[in-house]
Amino acid sequence: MTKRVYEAAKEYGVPAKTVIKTLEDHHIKAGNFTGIDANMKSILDASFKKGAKGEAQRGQKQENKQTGEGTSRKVNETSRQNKNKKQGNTPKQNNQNHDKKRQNQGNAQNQPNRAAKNSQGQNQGNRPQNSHKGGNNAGQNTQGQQGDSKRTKYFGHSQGGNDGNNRNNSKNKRGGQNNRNNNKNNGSRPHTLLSNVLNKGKHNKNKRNQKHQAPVASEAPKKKNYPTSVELPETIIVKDFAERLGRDVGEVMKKLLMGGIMATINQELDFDTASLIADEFGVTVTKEAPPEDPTEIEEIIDPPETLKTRPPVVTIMGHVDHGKTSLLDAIRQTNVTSHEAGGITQHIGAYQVRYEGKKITFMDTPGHEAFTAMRARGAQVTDIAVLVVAADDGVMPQTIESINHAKSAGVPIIVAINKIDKESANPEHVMQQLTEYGLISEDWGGDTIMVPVSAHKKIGLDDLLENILVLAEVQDLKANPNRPAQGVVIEAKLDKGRGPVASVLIQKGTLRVGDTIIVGTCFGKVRAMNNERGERVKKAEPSIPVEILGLNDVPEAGDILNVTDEKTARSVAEKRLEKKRSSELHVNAKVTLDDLFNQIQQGELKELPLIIKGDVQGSVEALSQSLMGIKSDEVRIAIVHSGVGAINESDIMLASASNALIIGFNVRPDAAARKMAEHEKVDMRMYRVIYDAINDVEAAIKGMLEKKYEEKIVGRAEVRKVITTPKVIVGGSYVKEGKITSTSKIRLIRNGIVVHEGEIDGLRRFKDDVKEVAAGYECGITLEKYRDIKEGDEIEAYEMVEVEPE
Ligand SMILES: Nc1nc2c(ncn2[C@@H]2O[C@H](COP(=O)(O)OP(=O)(O)OP(=O)(O)O)[C@@H](O)[C@H]2O)c(=O)[nH]1
Repeated sequence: MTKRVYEAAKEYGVPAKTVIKTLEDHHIKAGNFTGIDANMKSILDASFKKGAKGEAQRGQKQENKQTGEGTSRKVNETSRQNKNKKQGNTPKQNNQNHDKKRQNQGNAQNQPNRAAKNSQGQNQGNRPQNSHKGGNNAGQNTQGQQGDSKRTKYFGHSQGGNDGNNRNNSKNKRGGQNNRNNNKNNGSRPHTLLSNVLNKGKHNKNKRNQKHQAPVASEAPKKKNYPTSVELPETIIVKDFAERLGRDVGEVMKKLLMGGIMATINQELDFDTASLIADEFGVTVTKEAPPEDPTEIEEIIDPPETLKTRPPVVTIMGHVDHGKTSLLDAIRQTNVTSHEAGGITQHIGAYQVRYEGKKITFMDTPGHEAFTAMRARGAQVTDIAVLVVAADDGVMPQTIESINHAKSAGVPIIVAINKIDKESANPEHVMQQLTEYGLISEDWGGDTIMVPVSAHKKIGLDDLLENILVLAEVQDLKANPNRPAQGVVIEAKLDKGRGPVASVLIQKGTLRVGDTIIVGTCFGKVRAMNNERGERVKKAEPSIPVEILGLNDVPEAGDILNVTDEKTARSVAEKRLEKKRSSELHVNAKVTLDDLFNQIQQGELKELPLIIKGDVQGSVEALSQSLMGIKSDEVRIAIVHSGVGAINESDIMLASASNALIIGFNVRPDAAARKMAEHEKVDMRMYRVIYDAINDVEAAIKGMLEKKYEEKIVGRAEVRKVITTPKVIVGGSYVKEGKITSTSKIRLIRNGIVVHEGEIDGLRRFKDDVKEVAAGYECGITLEKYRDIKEGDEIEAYEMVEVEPE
């Protein structure tokens, strides 16, 4: 596909104007939407590709003279530098980045004071705090989470060219007006801070007037006085956009058409597209500050000097029966000293141990399910995942799930090879198996810490704890304890005697008895706090789990706790409730195959995460490889997890947390997964032919997915007894859901795997042929040309319904 100028500019990392200017220097006239031919490409490659800096810089310098874009370029460059840094930046490293940024910006020539001030605003915005809504750990820039991108979107910031650290910018939404504008100019769009400032100075002394410029055109129809700069929101419909530019809608639509965008008058344009079109009209654009969100609690920015080292928070994951609970118990028994263990240990969702004078917080619910469920709600508490693998059993399906869940959350893994006391233990084999999943032991030249342990014999526990502390130190986990507290609910319940009880892990600040708190949609005053030994405590610092009493209602796991004043707590909680009620109607937009193209077009989706489940390893591999082979300029396919077997709740949770689409090949979701997928609005697509799956994904990316028919499940029956007659095999079945009709198409499912797809041959109740059997009744089912029916099989009846075109 021929690239257009603005797309090429993005690729070269220079403003579109620079590209246009360079082409002009070669006597080629071009606009933002001009297609790049081979000749133009060779000129641009020579100018902007690596090793051809001279000309690019020359072009840039000329450009700077006219538009002052030099400043923006520097900002963008720094932004790229930051982006390129591993996501695992420590707050310290981040600060270094900010310093670098300051330096860069300080060096920018001819920078007016205002711009310089803005730059600082931006630096401030970059401090390593996370949005409370994000619920990320204090100072945890180490974990670029999917949840973040959702929030970034929520606040209405373009993600173009931003990632990692820069995401945090967008969260510091109350960092002041300058800060806001800067954040928004970070993307690789052809408008710049400096040019905006200059333009504003020239044309619009009063910034407020800009917002309402449209009437200018209508008031003076004869001599049109078009605005030269406007403020635009994150998205705007064509009609309003035209109004702000003071132009006819027709003119705007024409320009859009020239850019290859067929838009209707009410179509939404994203900021980048609107900027490009405005540019075509010679109008400079700045981004309008998003409206304050009444459901947000003001984010507190912690200066780096206030940050103190905090204990790591560890979650234990692994396959069923590999010894997660035993390991948690062994660690607790050995490291909670007897004088501390005054009371009986209580289950409050997490506990702390002390090792060599340092503390480690362990999440008390082992397994990746709780971890991912919390992440799906936007909260992440885990700093380190300990992956338990039984030395006698090796890597199993949930081991792989755990690895993928931790990786998807960006949480580093320590492997505990358990049960080494067993004779059949083969730790080397486990190490070997783990290499297939990218976990290579330090002993073998990799960077994954692997510790042989025995929970039973208490072997290797010291080694494990020591390594957790080492990894924590590398991560440089810090938080400011001297500020109003922020935390995450890890468990909550309604206690008969005590009322709502919530276990909270404090992430920043210190929570004290008497503090007024808001927790999700609940609020109250901390009446009392208990630690995991059931002892009353007066305060809780970062990484400390406490059980709190005093809330007006039971919050949900993953809800964020903030300390605030009573009035704010009450009103924000009310607003959140309202919002929750209305958003329950349309649960947050998840990626769906039908809407894929739209999301790609709107720049909301740069990566398409997929979860692939199949009946056998071979088909999973073939499907994964073929899907990875789909080429697209706009979107990169990433396989978050793949495995053999039915689609289960864990898959849905991971899909929800990582905004992934599930592709099933010859498998079906189990009942619980189906329910959860419905609730979480996760799109699952089932296929029997690999080619169809590839075709659909490819077509969806290109916006050509044909959706004429949709499958509708009409009922499900369970085969309870198989009756063999000389002629036929009858599945004596019980209809569990919906109804089974004699004309339904059916699928025969065994352990979540589709073993046959076809039609019903006969449907009987007692001796009579019947047309349909409803839920709650028994019936005899024979299948057309298929005899291999077994007890426990599920018969899923479906029909294909025509879908009305939208
Ligand atoms: N020999 C030996 N057995 C162990 C060890 N650790 C755990 N086991 C045994 O392995 C079995 C499973 O242990 P659990 O701790 O319940 O495993 P889990 O991973 O928590 O299991 P789920 O909670 O079901 O996922 C139990 O019978 C334990 O006694 C060990 O170090 N050595």
